[in-house]
Amino acid sequence: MKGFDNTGSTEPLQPGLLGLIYRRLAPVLKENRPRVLLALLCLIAAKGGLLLIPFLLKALVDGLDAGAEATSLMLLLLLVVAYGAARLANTLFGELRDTLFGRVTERAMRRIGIQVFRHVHSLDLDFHLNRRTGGLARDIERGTSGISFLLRFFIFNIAPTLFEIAMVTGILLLSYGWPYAAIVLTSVTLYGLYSFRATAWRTRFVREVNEADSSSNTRSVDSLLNYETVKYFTNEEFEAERYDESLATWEVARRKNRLSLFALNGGQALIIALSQTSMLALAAWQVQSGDMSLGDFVLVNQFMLQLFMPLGFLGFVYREIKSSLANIERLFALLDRQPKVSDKSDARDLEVNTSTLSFNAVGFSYDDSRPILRDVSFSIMGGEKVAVVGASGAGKSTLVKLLFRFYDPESGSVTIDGQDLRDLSQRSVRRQIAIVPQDCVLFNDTLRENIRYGNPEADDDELLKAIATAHLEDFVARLPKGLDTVVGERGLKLSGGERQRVGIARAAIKDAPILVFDEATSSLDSRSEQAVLDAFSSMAQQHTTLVIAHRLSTVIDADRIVVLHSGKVVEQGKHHDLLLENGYYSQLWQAQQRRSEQD
Ligand SMILES: Nc1ncnc2c1ncn2[C@@H]1O[C@H](COP(=O)(O)OP(=O)(O)OP(=O)(O)O)[C@@H](O)[C@H]1O
Repeated sequence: MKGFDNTGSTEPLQPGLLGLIYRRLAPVLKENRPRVLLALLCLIAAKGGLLLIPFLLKALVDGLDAGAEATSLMLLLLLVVAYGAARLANTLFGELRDTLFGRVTERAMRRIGIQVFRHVHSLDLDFHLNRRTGGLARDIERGTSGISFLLRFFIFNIAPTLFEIAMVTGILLLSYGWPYAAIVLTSVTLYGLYSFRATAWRTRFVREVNEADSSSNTRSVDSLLNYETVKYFTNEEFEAERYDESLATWEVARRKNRLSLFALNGGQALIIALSQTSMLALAAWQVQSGDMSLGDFVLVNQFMLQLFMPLGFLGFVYREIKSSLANIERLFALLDRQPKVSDKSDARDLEVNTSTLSFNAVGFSYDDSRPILRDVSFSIMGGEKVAVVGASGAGKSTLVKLLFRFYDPESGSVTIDGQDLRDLSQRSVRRQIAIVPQDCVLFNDTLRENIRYGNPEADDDELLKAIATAHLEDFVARLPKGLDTVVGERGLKLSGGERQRVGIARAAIKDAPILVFDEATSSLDSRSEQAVLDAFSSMAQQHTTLVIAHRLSTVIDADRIVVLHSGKVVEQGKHHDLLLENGYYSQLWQAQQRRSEQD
């Protein structure tokens, strides 16, 4: 089959990959055993029909050649009908086989799809910060289609075609002697060797196309995700040029790939033509010398045609399987990737008592080993509200990431009610903490669904209560579509203050004993800021609350203020006491006061 292109990646294959694939797919095949068996029966029936065709044709031609006296009309008619039936059986059983097996392939794709989705969600924050969404999506898509291809073609193409080659060689050997069998075997071997070598040579062109394809996709997705930034800086043209650059690389890679495909297909066609010509020449000579009937000539020709059709296809399938395997390998490498933070095998569920939160001599750095937190110790007793303040980059948000166990501390520990987070299941910890993040990103869905995301099982009463807590009633009442208003991509149709209050409602509906509030008040005007703070205060009552404060004036009522400077706790205490100390906090306070007076 000519003209098929191969767009999968063809990196070197690891030994044992087939075994690995089998192990992952075996449950799907087992689960659908009757279907798989039925499909195999259809395959045998289809091939049986196909093998009959040359014999029927031979009988027909010989019958016609012998003339009306030697062959009855009835027999000829029967042969024609049988020929038609054999053709029909071949096509019909082939279709039936595909239809039956389609369900198995789809089930396998679904199973792998959900497995990958779950796995990607289980990976650590670093993976997600580093990933290129567009490229990752392409890898997943290629991997799952690779699995579908492999299932269909390995079972229904490679194995049956090899079987067919053996059958035809045997028939020709027994009926017409070794020269025919030798031609078939030589051409099949040549064809196989050539396809193998040429495919290996083409690998790098295919890889170039894939890399260019992934990188142009990454670029376009990245650019569209940052739509606003592009607009702010009027960089549409710059973005288009960069995208076009990667498309140009893709275009060149595709051209090289196509030329190499031409070389491959051309070589294959040459081998097929040579063997078919020599086979027919031999048969024609034997007919001339009276060693063969006309029917035999037709039979040999028909077998050759039938044999080279799947053989041409085998070349394509071989290339595709090779690239599918490489794509699947990439997908499995993703599946095998271990999250940097994972539950211990004997992880317990968090048992909440007073919900006291403690950072105990915590030391931490990200991958670049720059120390971010140094010997940080402080506690928040059940029901207390503690604020963490400090200059930008001091490590405040890093504390929250440790609390959610996106990372583990390098030294020291984080505990809730005396239980080290490292000994607990991540899920049980995260269920007990509600967060209002600094930049509250919403799904492009209705306001109702966005709030309910905090607790998808919440009923309407709980929803209304959360809306009241977040002081969102007036806002919702003013919207023509109320709670059914769609908030736009990442919630950008709402103002910053409204988004934060939706974040508060979402956290409120979660109803967790520990509350984290990463203030975004610096980006809000004073009215929105007050609305957000009021909403937050109504929720914070009776919760253990950690506030990451950017504006000191918003946390003067905190039970304690922890002052971070370059990753170290330099002071902690109540607002007034800290001012009296006249230290770093007092300097920060005065600087902010001066700034707001100037404003
Ligand atoms: N994933 C990461 N990998 C490497 N470095 C990081 C990562 N996340 C944060 N950092 C670095 O860690 C330091 C502390 O960051 P953090 O976000 O905790 O500061 P912050 O006090 O919350 O700042 P801000 O008030 O500006 O939000 C910064 O210098 C930042 O560049």
